[in-house]
Amino acid sequence: MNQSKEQRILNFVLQNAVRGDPCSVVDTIDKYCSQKEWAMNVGDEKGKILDKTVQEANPSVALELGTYCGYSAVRISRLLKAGSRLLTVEFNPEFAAIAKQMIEFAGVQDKVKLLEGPSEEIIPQLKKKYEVDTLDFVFLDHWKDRYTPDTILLQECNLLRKGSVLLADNIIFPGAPDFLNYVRKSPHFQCTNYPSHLEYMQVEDAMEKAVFLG
Ligand SMILES: COCc1ccccc1-c1cc(O)c2[nH]cnc(=O)c2c1
Ligand SMILES: [Mg+2]
Repeated sequence: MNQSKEQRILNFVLQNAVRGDPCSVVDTIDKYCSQKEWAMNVGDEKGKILDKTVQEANPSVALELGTYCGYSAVRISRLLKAGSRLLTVEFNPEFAAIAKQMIEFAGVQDKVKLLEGPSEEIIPQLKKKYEVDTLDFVFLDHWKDRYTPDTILLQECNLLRKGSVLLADNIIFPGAPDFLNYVRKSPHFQCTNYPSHLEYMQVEDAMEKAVFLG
């Protein structure tokens, strides 16, 4: 049974990155995916926008929708202050299994909780089952057609507070036009666009920050 691309990425990290060093894990994934096989990690260019947004928000509780191999979970959690945590949601069991190993190798498992399942099922469980009050930061990087319904669901579940920061990947490619429409038209969000490029490519992409106004 030949290996998946995600297993090859993990193996490359296990053999080439420094155990317990999140930066080396992030850099090693970028090296593999820019030189050997493209993969849908947020990448370093958009990753720098993610870093700045996370540092500005300085979240105690962060949520990521779309873990994939764990690249952005490692990238985000390396910036979290002591006692802060990241909850990351992955629907695909194969991806979740890879991400779990990636997170453990990076040494950030005490800050990151990986939740396997559909976001629409997990979001309503965050308060009672995962002891979340409100979310300080949310990174949307899963199915583009879930961005809007999940943003609405977060509000319905009272998981956002005045100042909660949402950051969405892939605004241009593959694109999330209904999400852009929704947050930019809503009086409850203050939006900022960050032009960038698709990971590891010279294709236009962008990220959108949407701050909840209450
Ligand atoms: C499976 O398509 C991969 C792909 C192919 C071409 C262009 C973009 C993408 C892409 C890029 C991303 O950053 C993504 N982030 C999250 N969920 C995605 O499905 C996703 C897809
Ligand atoms: Mg993405």
